Amino acid sequence: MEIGPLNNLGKLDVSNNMLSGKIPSIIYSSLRGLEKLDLSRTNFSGQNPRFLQQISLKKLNLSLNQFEGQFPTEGVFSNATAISITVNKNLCGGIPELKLPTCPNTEPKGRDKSSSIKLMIPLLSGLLAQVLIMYLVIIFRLKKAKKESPLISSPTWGFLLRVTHENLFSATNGFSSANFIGNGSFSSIYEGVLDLGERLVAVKVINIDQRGAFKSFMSECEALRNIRHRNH
Ligand SMILES: Nc1ncnc2c1ncn2[C@@H]1O[C@H](COP(=O)(O)OP(=O)(O)OP(=O)(O)O)[C@@H](O)[C@H]1O
Repeated sequence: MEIGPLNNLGKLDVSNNMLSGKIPSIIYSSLRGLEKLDLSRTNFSGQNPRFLQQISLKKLNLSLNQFEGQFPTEGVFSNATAISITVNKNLCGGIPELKLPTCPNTEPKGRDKSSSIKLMIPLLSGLLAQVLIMYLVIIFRLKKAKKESPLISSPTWGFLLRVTHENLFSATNGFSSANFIGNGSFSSIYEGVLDLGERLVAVKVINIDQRGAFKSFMSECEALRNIRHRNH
């Protein structure tokens, strides 16, 4: 059967007919002006054709047919009062007002999503706990190191002596041979007196031109950080 374009046809009622198969696409191609479509009790089957979303339908009766699968949600399908779908086997999805069951093919997707979220929560909280523990350990170690630092908190070593070259020069009588104590690999040691005779010190003059002198000086500073010497 062939039907030409019937764009002005507003209402089509083919209910109570023994039609079968899928809804013919002719409705979309030739009946674009259709507002009311009654396909009830016609024995149509298959998936609901999505093209019915595209035409300006205001009423759609699909009751008592054999439709199945995912129900569309747009166009006339977005209005629960405009459609009738009673007694159709295995319809699912659609707008929530229709209270159709969730479609089985979309369910695993949702389940996957929610189960991956459920997996993420303990993972993230574990990570957060680890970061927190590491942070606390670092803070604890820093505090401990600060306490153990002899230069800062020791009661007998609670200061750093600030002296100028001039102070040392006069303390050692201009680095005189009379004050000379001895030589090391990279330095010469002089005895000196600071603070108007109150403090006896050993002054180490490093020969920075000598190769390795700076490295030796740095490792000596490092060692001095950890030991105490009555002359230092
Ligand atoms: N604080 C000090 N009080 C008294 N004498 C010191 C003091 N420091 C060094 N001396 C004397 O100066 C000498 C040279 O010391 P220095 O520290 O320059 O070299 P070293 O450590 O003995 O040798 P190297 O530089 O090869 O390691 C020492 O042998 C020591 O006799």
